[in-house]
Amino acid sequence: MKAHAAEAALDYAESGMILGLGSGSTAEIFIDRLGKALKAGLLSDIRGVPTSSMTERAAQAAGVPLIPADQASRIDLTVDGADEVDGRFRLIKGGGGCLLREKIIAHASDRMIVVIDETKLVETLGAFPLPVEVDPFAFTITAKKVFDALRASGAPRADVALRRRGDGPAPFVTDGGHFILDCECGELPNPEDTARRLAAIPGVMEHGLFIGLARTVIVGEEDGAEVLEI
Ligand SMILES: O=C[C@H](O)[C@H](O)[C@H](O)COP(=O)(O)O
Repeated sequence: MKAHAAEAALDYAESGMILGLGSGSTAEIFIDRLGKALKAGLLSDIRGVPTSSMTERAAQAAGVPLIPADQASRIDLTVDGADEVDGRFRLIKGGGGCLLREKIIAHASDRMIVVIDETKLVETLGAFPLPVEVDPFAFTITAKKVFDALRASGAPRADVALRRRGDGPAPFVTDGGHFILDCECGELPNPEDTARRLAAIPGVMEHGLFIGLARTVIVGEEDGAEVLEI
């Protein structure tokens, strides 16, 4: 299903484009197919801006030329995955811990296409634990503020847990040197309000609610892909 979505997204890539390359397994399938299209001569003069070190490695392996993010003056199109998508194309992202860089690139792009399998479509966001990227400095204070913000925005619960690296005790550290708080919230009654409250906390580098960024969602199904637009 993920491959069907990723392959359908290739139709939106055009020669000469600067592409934001999202992170995660679905985005990596897109990168693989993009590399194949470049090798086959179906596309040319594409340059990718990776949103994580994992994506950078995937793009190098696929033969997709890259430019460092700080040298990209514009981004035509970003293709990225998501952990949850609701009917208004509000997203939860960050399951892989790449949300800050993903949001910087999505926000800078003329267009964002989200590629998901059909299990990611939800009526209400919140079953997937909301990732919040925080500065390690005084992160327990930030975690308490995150708890308060989630409860104040009406989340039925707020179990805030520091993400660990694998099964060990060491914290997971993002490419930017930050920690991730995974927040089990239950269904979020007002994601915009949640996003505003989280963004107002000084130690929060970014949160995994992506609102107003995606205009196209490609949903991979068993036998193809459906393109949804708003
Ligand atoms: O931090 C990770 C990203 O937001 C991913 O795009 C998201 O977790 C979806 O990943 P996948 O395509 O592997 O389900």
